[in-house]
Amino acid sequence: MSASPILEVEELSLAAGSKTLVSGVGFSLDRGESLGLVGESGSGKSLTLRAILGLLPRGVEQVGGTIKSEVRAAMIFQDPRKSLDPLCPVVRQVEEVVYYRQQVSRKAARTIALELLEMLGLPDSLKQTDRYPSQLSGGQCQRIVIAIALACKPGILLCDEPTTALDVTVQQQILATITRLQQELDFAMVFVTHNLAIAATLCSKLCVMKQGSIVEHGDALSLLQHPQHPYTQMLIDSVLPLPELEGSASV
Ligand SMILES: Nc1ncnc2c1ncn2[C@@H]1O[C@H](COP(=O)(O)OP(=O)(O)OP(=O)(O)O)[C@@H](O)[C@H]1O
Repeated sequence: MSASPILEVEELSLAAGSKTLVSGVGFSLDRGESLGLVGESGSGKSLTLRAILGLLPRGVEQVGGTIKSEVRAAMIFQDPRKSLDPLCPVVRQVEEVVYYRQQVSRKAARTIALELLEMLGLPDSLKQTDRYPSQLSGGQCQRIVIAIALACKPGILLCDEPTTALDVTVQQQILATITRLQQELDFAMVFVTHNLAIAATLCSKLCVMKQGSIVEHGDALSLLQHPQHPYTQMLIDSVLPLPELEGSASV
C-alpha cells in the first residue's frame, strides 16, 4: 500500500476559448485503485482523461487546477480500430511500442510483445503470422490496444469506454481481462463509462459528472445505494431492468 496517492487532480478546469468545458474537477487515486467517471454525454469525462494523459485536443486548454502524478499513464480509447495503424501488422505495433518505451533490444522487444499477446489471450497463430487490424475482430483489436497500453508499463490505465464499440459478450471478456491484469500488474485505473453497472463492478470509487463538474463522488456501492444528487438518482433509474426478471422474487 502506498502512503500517498499516485494521482491527484485538483480543481481542474478546461476551456475552449471562452467556453468552459470542465470546471473544478478533483479526485485522487492510490496504487492499484480504480475510479469510475460516469455521467451524461458531453459532461467532460473524456477531456478529463485526456488532461491526465497530457494530450488535450487542439483548441482545448487547461485554464485552472493541477494534475500531480509520478507514474506513467496510458490510455485505451473507445474504438480499437481507430487506435491502431491500419497499415502496420498488429504484433509489429506492440513490438514497436515495447522497443521505444522500454528501451530494450529488438529481440527483447519481440519476446516481450509475444508475452503481452499471451497475457491478453490473443491467438497463438499471431506469433507465426502477423496480421493487419482489418484481419482481426473488434475484440481482438481491443486486446492489441490493451497490450500496447501495457507495453508502456503504466502506473495508471486510463480507459475511455473501452468496450462500448464491442458486442456484449466480448465486452464481458475484455472487462474480465482488464480486471485480471489489474490484479496481476497492480496499475491504478480511471474508467470512463455510461454504464453504471460496469463502473460499479470495476471501480471502488465513483465520480458522477454533469455539465463539466463532479456533482457527486464516493464509494461505488454506497453511492449507488444511497445517491444524494438527483442526477445520480436519475442515472440509476435509467438503467433498464430485464423484462422477464421484473417483479420476480428476489434472488
Ligand atoms: N476539441 C474540442 N473543442 C471544443 N470543444 C470540445 C472539444 N472536445 C470536446 N469538446 C466539448 O467538451 C465537452 C466535453 O466533452 P467530452 O468528450 O469530455 O465529453 P464526455 O463526457 O466524454 O462525452 P461522451 O460520453 O459522449 O464521450 C463537450 O461539450 C464537447 O462538445
